[in-house]
Amino acid sequence: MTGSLSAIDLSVRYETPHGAVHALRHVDIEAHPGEVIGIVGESGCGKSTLVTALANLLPANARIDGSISYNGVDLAKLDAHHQRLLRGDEIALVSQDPMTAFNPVLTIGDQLVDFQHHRKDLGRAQKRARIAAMLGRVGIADAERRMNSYPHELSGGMRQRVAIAASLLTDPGLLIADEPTTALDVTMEAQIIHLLRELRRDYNGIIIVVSHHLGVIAELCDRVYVMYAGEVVEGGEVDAIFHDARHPYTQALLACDPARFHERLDRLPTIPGSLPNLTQPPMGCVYAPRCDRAFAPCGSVAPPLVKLSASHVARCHAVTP
Ligand SMILES: Nc1ncnc2c1ncn2[C@@H]1O[C@H](COP(=O)(O)OP(=O)(O)OP(=O)(O)O)[C@@H](O)[C@H]1O
Repeated sequence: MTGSLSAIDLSVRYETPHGAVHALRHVDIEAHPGEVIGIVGESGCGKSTLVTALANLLPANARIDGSISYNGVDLAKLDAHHQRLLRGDEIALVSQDPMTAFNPVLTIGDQLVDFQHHRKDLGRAQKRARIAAMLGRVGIADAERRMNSYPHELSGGMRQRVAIAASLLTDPGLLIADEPTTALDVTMEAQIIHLLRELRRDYNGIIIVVSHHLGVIAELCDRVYVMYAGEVVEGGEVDAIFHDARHPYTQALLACDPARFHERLDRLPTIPGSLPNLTQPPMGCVYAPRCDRAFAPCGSVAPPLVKLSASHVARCHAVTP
């Protein structure tokens, strides 16, 4: 089954002994079958919170407001049983550290058989044949032998390939890859990006890729949401974001991206300042304290979402349509 996904006015706060952390505030996003969506922003801006909410896997101290719907169904209105079914079979999350996806004491083959529990029509031998084919598809050579390996016997890059294979075996309509290349070296990163590009060709569900690396987003995605301090500050087609960024934060991120520099720099430029304290988010624009274009209303009035084209939006007082 494939369907569209939307989050409307989605806010998430984490209750902690030091007060509530407002990790996500009034976020609207949408994704349609066949699209690859990128979520980008610096560490702590709420990327993982957003995708964990979409996958319905938030921790117990999280409180959620707003709505998420998938294939026309409001996830909050599903009972626990159906939420679990959706999470396991329809929505798959590939995490930054693929080791966490596997049980260290079971072979890869045995675990991948379990990932197909929804395929009641298949016997064990058929499931193993499907695994071998899927491992081949994600570029694991000698798949039959690899099925007898334990997770620690595989390299980081191979584990990430197996994690992607495991997710695809569940036939998900929504595949979320949360920083899929962060734990890998540059060569492995390039290979996993190549693999995801190949997969997108014959996958007709939605892929969401989270990264703080603009190069990864540019290579893979159709549309991008740029996040800052729990908000989506700009969104649009990948070309609009990379060639006509309008929000000062997006412009600063692009200016800091090492991939744009052809020479090796001893010190990368950084955006001066730091993220605001999310237990007390600023009253006005969240980026105002770091913004070199801030003027009178920015410190006190939350900016509107300015529509720049059918799909390009930016949340900024200084941006005009
Ligand atoms: N379980 C939790 N309890 C309390 N605060 C949390 C919890 N999980 C995340 N946070 C806080 O929520 C904010 C957003 O975190 P989140 O992990 O979503 O950001 P991120 O952009 O994915 O960061 P990174 O790139 O470092 O993974 C941060 O301030 C973080 O410290």
